[in-house]
Amino acid sequence: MKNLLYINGQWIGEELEKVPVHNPATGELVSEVPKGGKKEALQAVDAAEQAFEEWSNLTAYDRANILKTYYNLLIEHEQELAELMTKEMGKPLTEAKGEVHYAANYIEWYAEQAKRIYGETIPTHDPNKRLQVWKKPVGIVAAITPWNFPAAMLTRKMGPALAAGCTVVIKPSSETPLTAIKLVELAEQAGFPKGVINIVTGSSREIGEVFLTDARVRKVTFTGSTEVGKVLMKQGADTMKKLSLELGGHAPIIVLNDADIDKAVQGVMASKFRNTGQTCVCGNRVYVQSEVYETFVEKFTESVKQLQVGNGLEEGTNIGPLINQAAVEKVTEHVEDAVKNGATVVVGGEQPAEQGNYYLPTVIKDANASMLIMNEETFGPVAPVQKFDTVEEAIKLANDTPYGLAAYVFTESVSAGTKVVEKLDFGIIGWNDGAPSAVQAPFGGMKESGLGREGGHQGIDDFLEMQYVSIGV
Ligand SMILES: NC(=O)C1=CN([C@@H]2O[C@H](COP(=O)(O)OP(=O)(O)OC[C@H]3O[C@@H](n4cnc5c(N)ncnc54)[C@H](O)[C@@H]3O)[C@@H](O)[C@H]2O)C=CC1
Ligand SMILES: O=C(O)[C@H](O)CS(=O)(=O)O
Repeated sequence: MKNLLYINGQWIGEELEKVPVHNPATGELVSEVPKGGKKEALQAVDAAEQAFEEWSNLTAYDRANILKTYYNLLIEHEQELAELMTKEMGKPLTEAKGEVHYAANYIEWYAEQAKRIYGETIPTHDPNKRLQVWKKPVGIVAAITPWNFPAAMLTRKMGPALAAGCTVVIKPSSETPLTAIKLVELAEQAGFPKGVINIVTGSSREIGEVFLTDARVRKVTFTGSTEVGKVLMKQGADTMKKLSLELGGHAPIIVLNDADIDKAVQGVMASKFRNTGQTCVCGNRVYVQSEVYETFVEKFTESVKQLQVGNGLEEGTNIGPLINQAAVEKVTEHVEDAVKNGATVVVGGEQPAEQGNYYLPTVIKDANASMLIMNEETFGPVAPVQKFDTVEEAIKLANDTPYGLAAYVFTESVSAGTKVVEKLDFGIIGWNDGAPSAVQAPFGGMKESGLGREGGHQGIDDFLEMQYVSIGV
């Protein structure tokens, strides 16, 4: 591991102050990375600018071939990448390996999409004119990524950007820079020309300031909290940055009377406890219709009791540590507030004895809309369950949030499911499915959960400019 900045094909930054990376399971120092700032961010943009002409002039097939080589390298380095991820952010190794494949699949999928960036001809109104739509890469792209999926959130941006012919400057989360640096190291091995991909670790504010205000950067793609998304939106306004914002979520899960309860329990487990509840699409609040409420709570609790808490590197661990102590404090606050406002902890509800940022997988019943946990994103392994009577009541409860990323509904009735889905204001819906994310599908939110879509054929559009060409003949 070089653990340095990669700018214009050079590994630099040895002389800079260092930023430590700690293992959230043990508190141990994993490694250190350079604290880059404004100067290094400008160097990265300079490099991306110099590389743009050559990279964008390659044929789509040339770019696709390098992306496919990169895909193969990511797969070959599955174990090394997965262990890095688990050490710097805690997710169980099996999930980390799954993320490596998820991340690699974005590269593979967009390698093919590079060859399907089509223009259009438009029927003319004038015999002396021919009307066409041409597509071209948007230019230099800045990618700012979160800690919870340090590989997939980066390749979900690099894949379409590079396929479209853009060059990239990257700022990973300071919590998880090592996975991002390793991804860039493998990109260098894959043969991307110098300056096409650049990474700067360090001061979010200084690096962000350059990425958001330098007019040469034409697009910023960000995944992270809604709060920071709003900051970046304002910062990019003066240079009219194209923005893709994948922001926070507060996903409702609705279980109807006619649901297959075992399927619903399985789906809620998948949605709620993946990545120890630290995904933006995790179910954050569970609404269960009255006739099946007690049965659901009983079966769901039995499944939660099977979850193993521990260091993500240990065999059999399902629930790792939270990313930091602040995250533990937020989860604790949500549970204590729920109990104070009338809820009952059925299982969990506290930190385990062992050291580290752990919190026991928790089920809370008899939740209500007054509780923090039913209004704020918890980002932890706690599932509050609230009873409802009518479907209209459930839809109203589900939509009563500024967020609009993911929502879930469990019912065996096509009619009932259709009527619920079409009334839900969320960009991603899991219908009898607790893990809907897929590289070939558009991922993104409505309302304050973001702008744009990443993944799927839609996901490359935001890295392209459309040119209407009217040709006099
Ligand atoms: N919608 C989605 O796909 C996802 C949303 N999220 C949301 O992000 C949050 C958790 O991830 P975090 O990394 O803690 O989010 P965060 O918003 O604190 O940080 C995200 C990235 O932005 C950087 N950043 C922070 N302030 C910045 C600034 N002023 N200028 C430039 N960069 C800045 C951070 O260093 C990091 O690289 C949760 O709210 C979660 O819901 C996380 C992952 C996916
Ligand atoms: O960062 C996240 O939470 C991811 O977008 C969730 S997913 O793509 O792995 O479902």
